[in-house]
Parts: sequence; C-alpha cells; structure tokens
Amino acid sequence: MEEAFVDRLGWVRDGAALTGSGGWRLAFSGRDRLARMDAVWQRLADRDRGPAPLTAFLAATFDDSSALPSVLRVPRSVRRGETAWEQAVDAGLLAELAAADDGLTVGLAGEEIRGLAAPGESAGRAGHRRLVEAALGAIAGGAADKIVVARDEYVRADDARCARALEALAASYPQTWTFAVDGLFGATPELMIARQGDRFRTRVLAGTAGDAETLLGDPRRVAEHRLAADAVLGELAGLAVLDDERPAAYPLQLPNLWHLATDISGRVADPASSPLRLITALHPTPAVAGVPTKRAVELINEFEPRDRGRYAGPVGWMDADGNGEIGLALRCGQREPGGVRCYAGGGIVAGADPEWEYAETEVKLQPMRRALGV
Ligand SMILES: C=C(O[C@@H]1C=C(C(=O)O)C=C[C@H]1O)C(=O)O
Repeated sequence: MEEAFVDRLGWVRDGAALTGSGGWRLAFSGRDRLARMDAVWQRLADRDRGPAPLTAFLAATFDDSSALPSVLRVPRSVRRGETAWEQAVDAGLLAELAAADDGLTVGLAGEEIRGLAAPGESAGRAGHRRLVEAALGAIAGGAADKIVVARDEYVRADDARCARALEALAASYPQTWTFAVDGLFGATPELMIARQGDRFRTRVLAGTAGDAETLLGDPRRVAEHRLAADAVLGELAGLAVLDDERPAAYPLQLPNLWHLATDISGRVADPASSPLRLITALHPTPAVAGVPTKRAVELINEFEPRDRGRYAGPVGWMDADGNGEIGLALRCGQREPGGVRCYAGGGIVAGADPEWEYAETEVKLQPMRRALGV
C-alpha cells in the first residue's frame, strides 16, 4: 500500500536527503513535552545496538498547551544519500516508557492518526489586523516589548498534491531546510540547532523586508533582531562555549524576501546531551514568540484564534551519537483531513503598521501556496 503523506519522514538540504519510513510514533502531550521527549529519547538511544546510530525525526508543538501532540518518530528504515539501514527499538522498553508517562502514546507508523486538526477560527485580513492591533495595545500598555502574531490559511489538497509540493519546495528553496514529519511540511530558513559531535551552530532570524537596504536602514528592525539574537546568546551561556561571543547580524536573501540573520556556533558543554537538550533551553525564541518570551506566549495564546500546533515549533532529526539538525517549523503547513493548514506570522514591536504586517504574512505564505499550486 502507498504510504500516507502523514507517515512521510524527510529532511532535505541542498539536495542531500535523510528519509525514513515505517517504525514507531511516540506522541507526547501536556507539560514539559520537550524535556519528556528528551528523557525518552535518551533511554531509546542508550539501548541502541544497530548498524548505524539510532536515528529519529521529531516535530514538536509551539506550546505545551497545544491540542496536537509533539511527535518523536523512529523509522524502521532510514536512508541517507546512498546509505540505507534498518533499525528497531525494544518493545519492552517502549511499553515501560509509555506506562511511566500518562501524556505519552506509543503507536506504529501507518496506524490511523486522529486529532490532527487544531480547533479555532482562521484570521483573514481583517482578523490579522485585529491581531496586530491587540499586540500593539499590549505593547503600548507595557505588557511586552515584542509579540509575534501569526495567522493560518487552509488549502484543499490530497496526498499526491502534498507529495508534489514537498518536492517543489526542496527544488525551489535549496538554501532552506525542507522537512516532512507527521504531516507537518515546509521549507524553513531558520535553524535552531545543527550538531555534529560536540560542535553546534544555530541561525537566528528576525526582521524582514523586501530588500537589504530597507532591512539594514531601519533601526526598528535592527533592534527587533538584536532582541532575538541576544536572547539566544543568553540562553546558550551556561550550555555552550561560543566561538564568537558577539556575532554580527547580516542580511540573508531568500527567493521571496530578506531577513536579518545571526549565525552562532561553538561547542556544547555536555557532549553526552542530545540536540533536544539545547532545544528545550532555547524554545520558544523571541523570533517566534516575542520578548519577554513567557509573557509573549501567554498573549499569543490569548489573542490568536487558532492553536499553532507544530507551526513555529522545533522540527528535524537526531541520532544516538548526539548529531542532528533541528529547525523552526516556519513557511510550512500541517496536513489535515482534506487539505493543508498553512501558517505565517511576524514580530510586532511598537510602531508596527498592521497593513505592512499583513503583507509580510502574504509573502511568507507564498512558498507553500505556490508549491501546493494555488
Ligand atoms: C514567524 C515567522 O517568521 C519569523 C519572524 C520574522 C520577523 O518577524 O521578521 C522573521 C523570521 C522568523 O523568525 C513566520 O515565517 O511565520
């Protein structure tokens, strides 16, 4: 039988692909989902006796409060370029882990997945304006300095169209990371963590414009970016030794827009930790939540009419040797019954223009719309 699109596992960068099929699906919901997923992953990775380090894919929700689960998928078959291998996890260990965690459900790939549609209304043009105005009001009232607000758009599509869209994204955006995990797919320019042994790098994006001059010449965008980059540098302080304590921001060009970017690299303090350890510390970043982060998340949950699900959450792969690449799920959509729910947002700071912010979400939705043929 043809594999359902929700079961597809893929991570593609510059034509180099890691794919997986079959295997196990571990679905986490509730509090501390990332830390609990990390703890479970450490147990699975410890037991690994396979021909290659046990490799898994993950897609986690933006927030603990999401109605959607955060998913760790351990495929039975894995392929990296020309190398392919089979892997297995101990059924007894899985049963033990599931029994110890009420918020963990263990299943097999190919089983019917229920509850993928997140409840809530979509914010169209008028709705997005209201969202931006609500964020501006909260900022004016001193509740936060920056709040990232997002909207969604449902596009009708079947599995075959989603599969074609995934190929189109990988071909059209080679400088991004194209992913598919548990029906979440897209091409993100933002990398939360790439780890190889004890070395890691991360790319912070915040600040968007149609050209580099506008981006670099606008103190508001530059300040918004600084807030995001500084927060990541602060979180990394106790967890890593950085190559450069104050890396400079630069304008990064994508086919449809420009972002301000800061690349950070270094060595992790604890090489035995998994890539998820850093993600648990870093997520959510001000680039997708706001500043101060905790308050911004509360305001997002209050203002946005729809659950973000895995949009703006960590997505990627990792292996038992501590290697991995985990991006932020942006420029993406979630497979739902009959279609795909696409998402886009932007950071709001004092002085933001609601019409401009709406236009920014239109540009950010473009890659998914084009790939899906609308
Ligand atoms: C929130 C999104 O993008 C994020 C917000 C940005 C901004 O506000 O300028 C830029 C890049 C991303 O960190 C999105 O693509 O939906």
